[in-house]
Amino acid sequence: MTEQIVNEALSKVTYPGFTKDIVTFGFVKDIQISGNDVSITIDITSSAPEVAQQITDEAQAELKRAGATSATINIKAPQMPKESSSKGKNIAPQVKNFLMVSSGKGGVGKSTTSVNIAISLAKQGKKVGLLDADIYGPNIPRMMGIADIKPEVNGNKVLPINAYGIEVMSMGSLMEEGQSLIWRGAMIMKAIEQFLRDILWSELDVLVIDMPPGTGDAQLTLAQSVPVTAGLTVSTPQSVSLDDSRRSLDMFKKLNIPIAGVIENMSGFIAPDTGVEYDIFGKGTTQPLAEEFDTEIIAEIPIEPSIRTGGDEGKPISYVAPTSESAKRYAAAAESIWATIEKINAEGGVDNQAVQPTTPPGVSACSM
Ligand SMILES: Nc1ncnc2c1ncn2[C@@H]1O[C@H](COP(=O)(O)OP(=O)(O)OP(=O)(O)O)[C@@H](O)[C@H]1O
Repeated sequence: MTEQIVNEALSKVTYPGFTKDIVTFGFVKDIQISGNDVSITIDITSSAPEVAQQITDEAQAELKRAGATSATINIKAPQMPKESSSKGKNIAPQVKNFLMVSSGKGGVGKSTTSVNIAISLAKQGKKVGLLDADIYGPNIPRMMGIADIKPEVNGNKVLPINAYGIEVMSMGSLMEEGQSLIWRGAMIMKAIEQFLRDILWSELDVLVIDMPPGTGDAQLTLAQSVPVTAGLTVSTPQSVSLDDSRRSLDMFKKLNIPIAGVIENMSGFIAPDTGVEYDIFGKGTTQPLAEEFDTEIIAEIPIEPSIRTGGDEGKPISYVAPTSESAKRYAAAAESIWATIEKINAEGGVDNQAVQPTTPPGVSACSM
């Protein structure tokens, strides 16, 4: 065996969910050869045990096929956080991490992103919940194919609905179809609190929260009720959207929420017949904004007809077409988000003490 033979063998092992192999990704860190016995260290970004197992099995098979008598594979993976290291007020303590998905304005694909990121995280081995806190236009039930399902009520608690391997709750599942509510500030705050306190979420690794568009009472209430581990901004490349996105990123900063990145949605168009990617609104225009807030674009999601039909029909692309280009980009973004969450926890977690209301009980903030 030589290093070249080993590298050639390992370049046949693709990283689960991707088309690239582990050598091209640069995950192979150390190769030890003694005669025909090989020992390899592979450094991966996912903490999901099935990812490590699949790589180990395939690497061993390829090395043996290339002539190795024995192949030892040492996988180095980030540790799943056992408990969140976050501090401060938490009215849903069984949830270890909270990911706030936000956008400056409506219609940019925030719900679509929340659904596909939640599914991707679940496929990577995390226990995931998806809370549709977009009380003005709750469309997660339709996107998750559960529009006709009513949740089970247990005393004054409600059980989340299971779909595509994740726990889901939405105002849309609690209201009659076509019903609308006019939300006052106090009602929004109460609704957000109840979503966290009165929904029987399991012990979740992460709760993905699809926020209403903009930066208002719902965002502040969420940040005050639970320590939000990270925030994700969804943006489109048009400049108007960018101004709105700046507000969304600035809100994270003001609420002391670490930023997990920006997803540039409707970034180019992939022609379904040729697979060629076209630039429409100016792909990559979000980059300077990301840099301004010391973060990065963790995915450029193209306009793809199957993303829209998947949403309309309740068949999310990340679940029904996992090998599509968009599903792979959502998966890579989910890995990046999880790496950020682990880093935040390793560095001591977040603390929402600083954003708690400062007015004494019974005194309105307006009178201060
Ligand atoms: N990349 C994409 N390609 C094709 N269609 C998309 C894409 N992203 C979103 N859409 C479609 O655009 C519409 C708006 O998306 P979505 O509901 O996710 O936006 P939103 O930001 O959550 O909106 P709102 O703030 O109104 O809730 C939906 O019909 C969705 O299927």
